[in-house]
Amino acid sequence: MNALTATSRNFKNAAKLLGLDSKLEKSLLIPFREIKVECTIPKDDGTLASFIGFRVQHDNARGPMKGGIRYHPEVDPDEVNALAQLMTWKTAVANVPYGGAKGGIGCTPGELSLSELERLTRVFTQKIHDLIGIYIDVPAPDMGTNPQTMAWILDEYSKFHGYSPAVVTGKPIDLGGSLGRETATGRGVLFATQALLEDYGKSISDQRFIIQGFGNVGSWAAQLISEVGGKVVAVSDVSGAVKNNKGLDITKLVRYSLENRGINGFDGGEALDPKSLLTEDCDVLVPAALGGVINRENANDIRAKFIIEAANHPTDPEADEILSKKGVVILPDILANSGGVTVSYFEWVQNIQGFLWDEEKVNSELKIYMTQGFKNVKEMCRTHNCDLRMGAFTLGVNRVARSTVLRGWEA
Ligand SMILES: NC(=O)C1=CN([C@@H]2O[C@H](COP(=O)(O)OP(=O)(O)OC[C@H]3O[C@@H](n4cnc5c(N)ncnc54)[C@H](OP(=O)(O)O)[C@@H]3O)[C@@H](O)[C@H]2O)C=CC1
Ligand SMILES: O=C(O)CCC(=O)C(=O)O
Repeated sequence: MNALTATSRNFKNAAKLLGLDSKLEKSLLIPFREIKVECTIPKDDGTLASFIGFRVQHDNARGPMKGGIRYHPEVDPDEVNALAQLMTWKTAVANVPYGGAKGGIGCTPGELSLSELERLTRVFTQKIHDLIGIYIDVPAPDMGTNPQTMAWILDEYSKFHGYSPAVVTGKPIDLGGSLGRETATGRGVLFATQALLEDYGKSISDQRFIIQGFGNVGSWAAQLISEVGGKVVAVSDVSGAVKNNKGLDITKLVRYSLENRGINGFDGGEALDPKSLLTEDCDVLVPAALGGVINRENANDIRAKFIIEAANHPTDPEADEILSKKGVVILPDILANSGGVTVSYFEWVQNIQGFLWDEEKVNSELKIYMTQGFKNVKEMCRTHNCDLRMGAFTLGVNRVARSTVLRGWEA
């Protein structure tokens, strides 16, 4: 199912549970602004290459719009729109004072040199600099982008507006990035998983995990889960998948993956077909890569009892129905991966205050936010007699709706 149709369906179901006014419902669904720009750069060999960049600014009722920028060949306007909408509900669930946005450029970062990536990022920033800003829209990294990408955006933006570290988060520490931001999404996944398992009388150390994706989110989630005794029995990335029923040595796997640009060939387990990873035997499945990977084609074959959505929209609504009938418990993306944007908020606050937090403060505050988020979602589940996804959506949508009404949306 198309990502936008899926996300909008979840939103509409939440609006129904909340009994939202139909005009307000429509207004909350339509994005505030959709930007599409053409970015042409000279390649290293002197030829020209053109790319399409997007930034969808979905909603700003609760504060400046916030969300990552993705570099991936499958970036398309509907997906960016869905991801921007998810950011609106996610920042509200996390209770950070932001709205939602997302951006992306349709490109294959692995096929571009570092200087080509820099030129592309600078041209994209030149095209959107007037529409982003510290109190307007604050980008961050997502798939295919990283602190270096944020450093280039910061530098290009600052040429037009003066030095502005708070215009992006997820920056390198030397440019005002926050300690703990690199690990934040994975650490948030750990805290959210701990809260969920505790609710079911279980602990991470009793559970066998499978993780799809071994980039920023997947590799940090794997490291932190295994540090507290969780057994990670299989992981995958684009290059391949590896399985070890006794538990993979994640420290060795991270080192191998950095040295070999992927996990393919790692000898601490047996190679696995990445397509079968999601349906392998485990207790907890953690999709941490692309959207839509759990769908009606494979939902019936999923053997995990818990799914922690570290990726954005990995499960489509048809799969949700199938999995719910099977009794699989899903911790939804807008709660499970909200650790990233929560520490982005801490970074923005530190930049505005000009005062640095130590890493212990960042991590302990993150735990407070994630645990509170889980409690608030559970409370909505009890109020509306619904599952965790609808608990999270009703929590987020209700907070955004209240701010919208207070600000006077009827003009
Ligand atoms: N970064 C953040 O702070 C946040 C990220 N997210 C979400 O988490 C997910 C991952 O993002 P992030 O870790 O930052 O991105 P990265 O680019 O750092 O990593 C993505 C990972 O997914 C792998 N991957 C891509 N396609 C597939 C596939 N078809 N099968 C298996 N693995 C695949 C990549 O493999 P390879 O390296 O081989 O290409 C890589 O290991 C995304 O959905 C993102 O939106 C959510 C909240 C915050
Ligand atoms: O850190 C941020 O601002 C946004 C992270 C993001 O893109 C996401 O949560 O999907």
